[in-house]
Amino acid sequence: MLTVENVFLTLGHKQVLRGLNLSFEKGKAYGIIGQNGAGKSSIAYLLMGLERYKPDKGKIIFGGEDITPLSVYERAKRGITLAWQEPARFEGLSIKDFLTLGNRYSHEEAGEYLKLVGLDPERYLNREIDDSLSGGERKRVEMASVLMVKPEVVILDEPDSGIDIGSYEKVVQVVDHLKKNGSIVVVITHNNIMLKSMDYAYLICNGVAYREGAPGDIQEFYEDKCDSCAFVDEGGEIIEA
Ligand SMILES: Nc1ncnc2c1ncn2[C@@H]1O[C@H](COP(=O)(O)OP(=O)(O)OP(=O)(O)O)[C@@H](O)[C@H]1O
Repeated sequence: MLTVENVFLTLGHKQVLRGLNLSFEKGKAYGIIGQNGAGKSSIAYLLMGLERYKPDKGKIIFGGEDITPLSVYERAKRGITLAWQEPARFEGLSIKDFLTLGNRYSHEEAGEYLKLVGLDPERYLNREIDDSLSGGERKRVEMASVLMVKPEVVILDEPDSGIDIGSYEKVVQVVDHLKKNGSIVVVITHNNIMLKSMDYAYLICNGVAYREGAPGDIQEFYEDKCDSCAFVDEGGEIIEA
């Protein structure tokens, strides 16, 4: 179980999170939606423990332990991982070396994981990680590496962006695979199909979980009320009356 308890977070002069409460259980997938600037990516960095994203107030509890003061490294050791937008850090490595770096997998097994994310191992195992890979291909390589870690908690920040419509299904399959392994999966998404495949959803507005519940209900509320919300500007700021 992972919980965010009454978290307040300030970045620069802006109070980005204002009493945020979230709760995640093992083996379940959670969708996080909200308008631009609502605080979704900040939640991802807060869970990961990035230095600038330490709360002013409130706690993050994981498996009964207060992990609020722990660094990214210490959280990573506990199995909390974020699928970064791109595996740019490993520029220059082949995909097969990137995927087997620091773990016990063979290149053949790495190929099996590539298949799971929809990349043909014959074509991709020996490719270099460089600019010749498209954004969507990089994202899939990153997803394969996340699957191979068998994380306790995985945060996917817009896994559907840069991926064509026919491939959403692949991302959904990856999420299902992670759930079967018992991971907590947190997916930040703007995509209806992705959201509806989740077990539970949170709607973030102006740094709080404004609504939560069944993804279909949250999606409906979002489409009805948020697209034309008179109280929030394009940057997610509440417009004072
Ligand atoms: N370092 C910073 N200093 C000041 N404000 C910041 C800083 N970083 C982020 N913000 C603001 O915090 C708010 C939340 O940002 P965040 O990136 O979490 O939103 P988001 O919901 O992920 O948005 P998007 O959907 O556009 O990616 C935004 O208004 C953003 O401008």
